[in-house]
Amino acid sequence: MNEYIKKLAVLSEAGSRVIIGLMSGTSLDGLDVALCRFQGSGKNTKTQLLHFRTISYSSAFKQELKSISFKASVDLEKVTLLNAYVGNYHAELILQCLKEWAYPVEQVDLIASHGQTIFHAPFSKHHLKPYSNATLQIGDGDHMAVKTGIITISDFRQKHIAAGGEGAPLAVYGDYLVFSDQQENRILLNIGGIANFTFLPAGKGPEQVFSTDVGPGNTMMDQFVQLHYPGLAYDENAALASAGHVNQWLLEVLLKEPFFDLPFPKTTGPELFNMEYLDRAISYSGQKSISNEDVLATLCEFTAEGISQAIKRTLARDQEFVIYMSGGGMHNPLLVQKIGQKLNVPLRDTKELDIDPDAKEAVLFALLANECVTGGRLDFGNRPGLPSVLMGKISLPA
Ligand SMILES: Nc1ncnc2c1ncn2[C@@H]1O[C@H](COP(=O)(O)OP(=O)(O)OP(=O)(O)O)[C@@H](O)[C@H]1O
Ligand SMILES: CC(=O)N[C@H]1[C@@H]2OC[C@@H](O2)[C@@H](O)[C@@H]1O[C@H](C)C(=O)O
Repeated sequence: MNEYIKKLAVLSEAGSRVIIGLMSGTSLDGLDVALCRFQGSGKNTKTQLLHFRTISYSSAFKQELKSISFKASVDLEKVTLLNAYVGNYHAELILQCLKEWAYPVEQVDLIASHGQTIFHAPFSKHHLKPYSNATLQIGDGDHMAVKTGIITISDFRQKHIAAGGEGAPLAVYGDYLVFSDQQENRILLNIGGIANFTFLPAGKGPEQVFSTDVGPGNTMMDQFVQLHYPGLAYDENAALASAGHVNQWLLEVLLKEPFFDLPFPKTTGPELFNMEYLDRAISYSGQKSISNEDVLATLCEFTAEGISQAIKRTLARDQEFVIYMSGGGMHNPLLVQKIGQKLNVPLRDTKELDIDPDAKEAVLFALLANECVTGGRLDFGNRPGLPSVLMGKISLPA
């Protein structure tokens, strides 16, 4: 028997597993590396975050990724080269982290790698028959397994699509295990490039929970800052947006996108919410001489409105709930203030539930790998977009 198949079999029944979760999102800003220990599986999972680090990408590397991301036409040679390169590079970053943490490589059981999304194509966006939902993450798992000697589970989104989902968001598959509660209705709001949330009504089983993308998180604001303020990656502490005023005409046009009316669960990405989208909205609204600060203030309002409307739509009238945030957008004070005002609730973050909010998505992929090897399938019921599947492809080091 292949020694690694044997190892997997033993691992699946072991008392605990050490798994490195990796996430690098649509902001293309860096790689989140979370070293986790899991005991059990399914609702009996105990999750412990041992170490966490975000490693920023160099601006040259960001540019390379940007050149092949979220556009219908890109350099296919570059895509091919980067698929192998990203796998190798992420493996190097793992080895670097383990060295820093003085954690022996041999004691890591699995790598759970999200990869880098370069295009996300739900049918609701492309409408191209006979094609269905599709998504593409690069950073091949075989390269990671061979370079690190660690069994690697990757490419989680394909199984979700194969079984009827849109490939995202996958958050509910982890959030339900870690964060659901008997007493409290919880919304787990992640504000990354794209914002999504998981709805966990108190005391309800998997057939009552879901997660959905809601629209832009930081992506529109980030793209605008990168285009108009060379050298800046984002509007730090919303300094620029705070100096501007919301333009109601532009806001109205921005909110007219049909994506906002689609039923949950749904997904989107920078393929839709990008600078062409903004340019079109500016043009339709007739606000061509709007200042950069006013555009940013309006984009911040637009983002907060998209998130708040989606959450309001989910909850029954007067239903009490608590929001726990994660993702880089929770560090944007203006955005958070606007969401809090619109929903009239205090915003907490997942630290209060013992998970570092910046690490949450990397921990999610480690959890998915734990489920993949232990076989702890959840039954989400017969609901469109939420297949009851275990996800991930297994790459062996030899
Ligand atoms: N101090 C801050 N002020 C304003 N914005 C901030 C601050 N810190 C982080 N951000 C925002 O968070 C972004 C990074 O978010 P994050 O790393 O969660 O994105 P991501 O991993 O690409 O997300 P996803 O995978 O969910 O798309 C930054 O680009 C910026 O917009
Ligand atoms: C295709 C893709 O990479 N989607 C990401 C992205 O980042 C946020 C949002 O858009 C979400 O749908 C998803 O990631 C999280 C981790 C998810 O699947 O739950």
